[in-house]
Amino acid sequence: MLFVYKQTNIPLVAGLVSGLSRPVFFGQVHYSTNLPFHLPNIHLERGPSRLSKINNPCRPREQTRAHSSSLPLLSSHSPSNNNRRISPSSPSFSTSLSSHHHLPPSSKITAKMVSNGTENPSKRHKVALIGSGNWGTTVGKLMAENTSEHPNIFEKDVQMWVYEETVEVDGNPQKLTEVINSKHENVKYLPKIKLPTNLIANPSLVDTVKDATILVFNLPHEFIGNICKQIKGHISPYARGISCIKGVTVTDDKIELISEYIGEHLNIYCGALSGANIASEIANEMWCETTIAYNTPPCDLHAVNSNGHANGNGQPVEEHRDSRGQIIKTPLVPVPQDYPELSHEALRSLFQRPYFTVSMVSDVVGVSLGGALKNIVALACGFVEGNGWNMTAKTAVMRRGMLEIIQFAREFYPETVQEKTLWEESAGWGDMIVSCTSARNWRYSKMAVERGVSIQEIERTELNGQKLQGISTSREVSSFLRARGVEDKYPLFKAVEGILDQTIKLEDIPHLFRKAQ
Ligand SMILES: NC(=O)c1ccc[n+]([C@@H]2O[C@H](COP(=O)([O-])OP(=O)(O)OC[C@H]3O[C@@H](n4cnc5c(N)ncnc54)[C@H](O)[C@@H]3O)[C@@H](O)[C@H]2O)c1
Ligand SMILES: O=P(O)(O)OC[C@H](O)CO
Repeated sequence: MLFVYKQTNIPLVAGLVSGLSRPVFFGQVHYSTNLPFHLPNIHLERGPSRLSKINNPCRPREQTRAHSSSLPLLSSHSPSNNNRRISPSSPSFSTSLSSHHHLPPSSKITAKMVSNGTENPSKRHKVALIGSGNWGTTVGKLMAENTSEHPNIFEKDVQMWVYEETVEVDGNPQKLTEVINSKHENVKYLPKIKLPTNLIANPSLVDTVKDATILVFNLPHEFIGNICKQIKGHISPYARGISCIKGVTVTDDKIELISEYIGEHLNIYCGALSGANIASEIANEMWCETTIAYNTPPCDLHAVNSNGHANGNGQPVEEHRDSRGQIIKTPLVPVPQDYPELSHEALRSLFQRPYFTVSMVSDVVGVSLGGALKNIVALACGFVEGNGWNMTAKTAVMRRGMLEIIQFAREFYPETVQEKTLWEESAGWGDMIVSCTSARNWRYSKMAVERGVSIQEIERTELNGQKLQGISTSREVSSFLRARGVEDKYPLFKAVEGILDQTIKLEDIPHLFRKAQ
């Protein structure tokens, strides 16, 4: 059954949405308004799942290793607690609205508690962060602030794995981990930002991830293979992941989203966080938005699902699929029910800050590809601007770049990608704009052209250990496209690789674009 409320004047709903300034999606409720004083269109779905029932993809933890990431079959931007349908009469309806929008304390609206098993869990999620660069440390800061504020969901301490190195402090060589833990500052990768004392630098990868139920991956993508090898067998079997990494992995002509790569190699489920996010701005608590794509595995839901079967206890649940739309065959190990449910709400409470607005979606492909491929476009914008061309040329590059990202997603992930993610979310056009106007790939590729040196040289001399993800992503994506004989369909991606290799001249870009019309 489909409920559609158009421009409803139900006071409850009006009150709840009056603070919204952008479209948000949650549950099966879609607010299509972006006007603070207008009422939303609300679409509520109910009734049998569009997914058929299969054997429970989650097995008790002692039975098996878990497997892989997944992607949605449900509507785009499906939901917090994405397999759950809610109706206006459902006890969860009012709570869902309020919990997603952090109603101010003055709100007169009272919401009923949802009976989802999270009210009195006996355990707390332990969060581990793998990576401590510019963005890694920033995300560590905001997560540690949140674990302190949500003691009902998370253990307070956040372990942060640091790739140990020696830094000079007050003229003395010291270990970076020791400096972070004594000064509460990452003097190398995020200087002058005070870090919470419950963000703990740890030089041991295995010790960092020990017993963690939430693993947050945040380091340059070229290191993820080695990281997965090192922690495999040392993580909790029911750990869940979030990848903040912008990149893809390409091996033997196969391309994989980083979240999928992590999922497959560690046999866990992993979602993705990406958006128009400049670490130094967020670390200074300047407001911005981000997008998190996460498909709560059905076996992790505590509540009774729409089919009337309890999840996570061995009864049938809806299937879980990967980014190619394939049913995941190797079962996941469910997160035990004595932990708070890892719903969209719980994840939002780990990442959202007053200065960091989180939009939860289910499109892992759109979020991941938007974040990875825009780095190639940002390099192109830097090249163009360094060459003396201006905003109009950059706009042409951005437009072409977005077309190629969409084309790439359609060509290689047609089963599950939701193109609206790229149009509407921070992880799409938002990230494209910020990356091509103020982020590192743009800034330093511009500098390389202006100085007449290679971008690798600039990375070595100017970035103090930080990495430009666009360089390797360009090579990886080009090699993947070439292996399939389709590189000419992607003239911008091809041009960037050619400029990096000095086989294509910058001035050829307009001609290459014209050929592709
Ligand atoms: N910096 C930003 O503003 C920003 C914003 C959003 C997303 N991102 C993405 O986040 C990811 C991480 O970026 P970042 O800015 O935190 O990193 P960064 O560019 O600061 O990279 C340096 C990090 O790599 C680590 N490192 C160096 N050698 C290593 C090795 N052999 N093994 C493991 N680690 C090693 C360093 O210790 C350091 O932590 C990237 O994919 C990036 O695209 C960055
Ligand atoms: O500084 P960059 O170029 O790595 O980009 C940072 C972020 O991805 C921008 O959203």
